[in-house]
Amino acid sequence: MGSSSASCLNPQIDPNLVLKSSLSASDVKAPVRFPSPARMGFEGKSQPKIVEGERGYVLEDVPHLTDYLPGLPTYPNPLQDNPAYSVVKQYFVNVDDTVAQKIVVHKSSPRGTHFRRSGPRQKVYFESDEVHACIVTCGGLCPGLNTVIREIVCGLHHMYGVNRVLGIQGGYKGFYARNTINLTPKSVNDIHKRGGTILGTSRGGHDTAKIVDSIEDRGINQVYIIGGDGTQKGASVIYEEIERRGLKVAVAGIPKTIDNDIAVIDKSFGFDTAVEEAQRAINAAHVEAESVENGIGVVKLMGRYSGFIAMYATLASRDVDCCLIPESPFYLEGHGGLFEYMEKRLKEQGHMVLVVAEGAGQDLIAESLRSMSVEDPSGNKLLLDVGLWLSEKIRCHFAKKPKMPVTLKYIDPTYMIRAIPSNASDNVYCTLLAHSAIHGAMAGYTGFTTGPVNGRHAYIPFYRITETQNKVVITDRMWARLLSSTNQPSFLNSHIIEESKKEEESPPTQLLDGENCMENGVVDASLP
Ligand SMILES: Nc1ncnc2c1ncn2[C@@H]1O[C@H](COP(=O)(O)OP(=O)(O)OP(=O)(O)O)[C@@H](O)[C@H]1O
Ligand SMILES: O=P(O)(O)OC[C@H]1O[C@](O)(CO)[C@@H](O)[C@@H]1O
Ligand SMILES: [Mg+2]
Repeated sequence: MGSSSASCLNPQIDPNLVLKSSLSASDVKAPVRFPSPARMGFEGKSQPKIVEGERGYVLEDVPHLTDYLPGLPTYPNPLQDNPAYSVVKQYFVNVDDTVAQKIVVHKSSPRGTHFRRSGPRQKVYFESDEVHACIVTCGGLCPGLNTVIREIVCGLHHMYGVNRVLGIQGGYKGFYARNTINLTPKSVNDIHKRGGTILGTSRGGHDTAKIVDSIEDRGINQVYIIGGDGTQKGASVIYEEIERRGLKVAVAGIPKTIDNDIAVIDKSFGFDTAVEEAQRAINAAHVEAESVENGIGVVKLMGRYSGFIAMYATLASRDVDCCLIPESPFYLEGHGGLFEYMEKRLKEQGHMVLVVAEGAGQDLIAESLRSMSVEDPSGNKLLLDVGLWLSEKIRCHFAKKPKMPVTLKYIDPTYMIRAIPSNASDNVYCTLLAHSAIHGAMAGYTGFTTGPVNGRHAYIPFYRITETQNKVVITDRMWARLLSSTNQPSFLNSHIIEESKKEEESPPTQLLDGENCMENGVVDASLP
């Protein structure tokens, strides 16, 4: 049944690329692994796997089991005999397919960075009854976690005939400190209708050696890790330890962040659901505000370092008069400040709604309260409550203006938003993510995160996901759209605009509908 792959040709080269390449020999130069400037500060030890081609083509490839276990046997993909898939034309992804990171280019632009396209391969590196998979969820909750768990279990079973899937309870520390549960298509059948994660989650407690010991002891050979930037950093060091020990274990990350702060991918699952649910809170704030004279509704939304939920919820609602996000500094008093704008708005329409992302204005709060030094068990800064602080500041300001008495209602729906099940579009998205991860692991890829890049799902090396955070670009068109939709002040002076432009060397995601193009002749700074 098994056929020997020729991966021993060169352990550093993806066997598929070498054996089945449709790129001409001149297209593909010898793959190399070396540190790029983008990896400076990255804790991991393994090197990027870069393949260079003609006209500035660069493939930032993901590791493969045969990189360190040459000569692993391959097997025909069982999907070719699956009645649902065998009729699909071109169901198997061409092994050379890659996805471009930048799709707006100029005539003379280099071809730029690409990622390996995700999807089923003709050959797999695991037999069905050999697979012993596990799933773990880490970090904060997010709508869609249960859908991803369900789809990994059902996808492994229905597409690849895998029957052994273990749920690790309570996040990373669950590998060595908690129980596990067997997951079957039957046991996960309805879980997508529930919020949260049936496996539980946690912050902190990442002990790499103990986690890999547990993987080894239990005979697990596929590890599916669902979580945010911290989780993906943890997944990266797990992969490195597995490689160091020479284990045939595929590590696949599925990016989770309600804040949409994960770089490279178009957007994260649960984000659409969060924006939709935020509408209910904004609507309530609007109803309250317009029912009284000089009513003010303040809504706090999630977004520790990235204000995407606040920005999209504001744009979608049209009831919001001002949106404050971490990326855009603001000030309260004086000309061009928030209070001046609020007074004007109240005079014009008699009420107003303000949306504030949780990470906004932290510098201002720290000035007037205590310094920000408290951290959660994962090392994330615990933020001060900007909603309460801002509401109090607004009340105090208008108390000094007896001719303008205001009524303020503060709504904090953050945990209510995070705890709901995912909506229809996120559910479909979760299925694609789960399937991409499964196909990648079965095909022997490892040390990767999967997600859509310009609408096409791809396998992305961990370091690309963890080295930067996705943020709202305040010099991009989307933020300009918001400013012109709310008519709020930009609170920006020319110095801040220049600084912001300088900081934004990496391209925004497609979600931003922004300047995702490559300047003439300018190659991505992260490439060697
Ligand atoms: N640099 C790191 N190396 C190894 N493990 C890490 C690292 N950073 C975080 N982790 C682990 O990853 C897990 C989740 O991290 P964290 O609490 O920061 O959530 P997250 O994945 O970033 O999700 P969220 O978007 O909810 O913040 C924790 O168990 C934490 O110990
Ligand atoms: O209170 P917890 O569970 O630590 O999570 C809060 C954080 O999680 C996030 O939702 C990210 O998952 C942030 O927006 C928020 O600050
Ligand atoms: Mg995080």
